[in-house]
Amino acid sequence: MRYEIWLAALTDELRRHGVGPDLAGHVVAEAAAHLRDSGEPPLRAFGPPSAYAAAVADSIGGPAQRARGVVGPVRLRAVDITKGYGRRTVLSGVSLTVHAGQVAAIVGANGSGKSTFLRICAGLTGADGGQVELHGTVGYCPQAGGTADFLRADEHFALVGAGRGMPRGAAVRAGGRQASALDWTPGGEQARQLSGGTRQKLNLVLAGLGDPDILLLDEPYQGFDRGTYLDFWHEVWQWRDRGRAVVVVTHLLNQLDRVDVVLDLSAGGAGVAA
Ligand SMILES: Nc1ncnc2c1ncn2[C@@H]1O[C@H](COP(=O)(O)OP(=O)(O)OP(=O)(O)O)[C@@H](O)[C@H]1O
Repeated sequence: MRYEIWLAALTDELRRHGVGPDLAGHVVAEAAAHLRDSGEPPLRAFGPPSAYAAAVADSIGGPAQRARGVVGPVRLRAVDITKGYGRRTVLSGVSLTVHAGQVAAIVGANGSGKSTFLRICAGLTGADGGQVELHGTVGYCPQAGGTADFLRADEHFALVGAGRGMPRGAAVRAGGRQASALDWTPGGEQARQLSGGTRQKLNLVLAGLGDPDILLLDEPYQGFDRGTYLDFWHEVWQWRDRGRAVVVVTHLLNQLDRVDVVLDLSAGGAGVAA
């Protein structure tokens, strides 16, 4: 691989891993100097750009640790939530508090009630007991569904944007910008013609439209390829750094050291700090 191409790929991967522009510029300049001086091929000197960027991100503790501690007012407070279906108790006294500028992860085994809890927080499912307070506007991304088969992406942006008080043009432009952050350029297809992963990108863009204060995301990355998965977490860190409160339901434990609060529903769940 020619080293200019490798360096351009490294720049892109560092951004995806949430490494800030100053540090990324420094890392790329150092790598370029080494490659020039040594004449080594970049793959032999540093390995693939994605792996080197991951190592750099890990060595600085990742974006979460950088911003941790900068929190604002409470955006979501769920207290002592209980919920059952028939005779089965799904949630029993579950509590979670998320502040502006925090990311919370909801984890737990299949069927432990993660989606149910998030839907209760979003006001889509009623709880049997307990209270939910939301302080701010809310964007919700479901695990599946959520899009209208016969509408194009821009029509979704206009429709959901209208519900959030956005003029049509502004909503379509904002949707396009958010889509490109997920490496997607919406075309003229109807939602039913999109792949599963692309439909989830549409759902995620709709959740973020109008820049809500609180983002409730139910495993939105299902079907994402690895690059888009990293782009997703990059978006999450950006929302957090802009003072949004983000709640992500996840099965994947490899990001947990980078979130501020973990609610483990396998353990009964009280929203403990990570
Ligand atoms: N509308 C419903 N009617 C009856 N039972 C339901 C309903 N919604 C969820 N359940 C049951 O509640 C339990 C919790 O479901 P939920 O989808 O919240 O779990 P989850 O932790 O999100 O699971 P997964 O990891 O598989 O997505 C499951 O046993 C499910 O079958």
